[in-house]
Amino acid sequence: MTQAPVQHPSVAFAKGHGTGNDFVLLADPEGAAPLDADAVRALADRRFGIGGDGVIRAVRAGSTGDAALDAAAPGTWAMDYWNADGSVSEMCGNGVRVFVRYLLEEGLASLADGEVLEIVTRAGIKRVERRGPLLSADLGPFELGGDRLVAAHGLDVARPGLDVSTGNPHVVVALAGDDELDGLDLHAAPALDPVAADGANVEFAVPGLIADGVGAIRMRVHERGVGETLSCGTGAVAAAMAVRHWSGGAADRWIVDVPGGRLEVEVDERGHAWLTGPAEIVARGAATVAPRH
Ligand SMILES: N[C@@H](CCC[C@H](N)C(=O)O)C(=O)O
Repeated sequence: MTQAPVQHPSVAFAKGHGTGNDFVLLADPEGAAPLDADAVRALADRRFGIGGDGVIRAVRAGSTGDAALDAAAPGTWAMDYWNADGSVSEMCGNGVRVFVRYLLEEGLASLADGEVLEIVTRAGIKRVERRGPLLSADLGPFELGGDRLVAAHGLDVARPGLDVSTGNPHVVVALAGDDELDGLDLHAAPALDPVAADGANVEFAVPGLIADGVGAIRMRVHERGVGETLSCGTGAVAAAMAVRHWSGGAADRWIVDVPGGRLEVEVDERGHAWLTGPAEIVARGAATVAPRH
């Protein structure tokens, strides 16, 4: 006797990325379909699911089920961001830009060139501005913290790293040149001493030239809750702000080259860090992914 295949409910999704940092996006305006860790891991699985560095639910403030995301005027779009391993993060810089692209392409929001849309995240309200084909996010003020040692495969000895908060935690390590950066093996998470209580995203940055008030950086990242990714927006901001600090404030504009492309970071007159770059939706479909046990 043949068994009928199990039918899983189907959910509309989109797949998007910002410089190769990729996300599964779902719309849940009424807050009727909260995510959980198992569902996120299943959707983000690159072989058994759709695949992504993270999963993002678009939900309206007031119906999110999360106090931080509900802390905005009712109806404000909220970004419910999850890492691929099923953990939540406070913030995602590429994610918030891809999120706005998704809202625009789904007809859930509109934004003329130069206009700003407010999005509530677990790290507060972020403003996203349309700049021609690019989307630019005001990630707000950043905080430089203390030092900790960072050990990683491919580095001869542990190196000093600087804590930077962009709403989510980062540790930035400066490397001497491209050979050191390219020689890193980031399959395993870098070891931090002291250990970061909530974990941290770790950026390895090679500072380049500073000319005409614009600095250049090459960067690779190991993301908390994901692994090595092709890009990390808050990580690019953290790396740029650490290198700016080490340079004595030599520039307020930084070009950050990551394996997935190029991002720009700029500090405005209020000390807010803006992250600018491409954000694209590349696929849409119906997900019937079920958690695997
Ligand atoms: N890729 C994101 C950051 C995503 C969250 C991060 N892994 C964390 O746990 O804090 C970005 O573009 O900022």
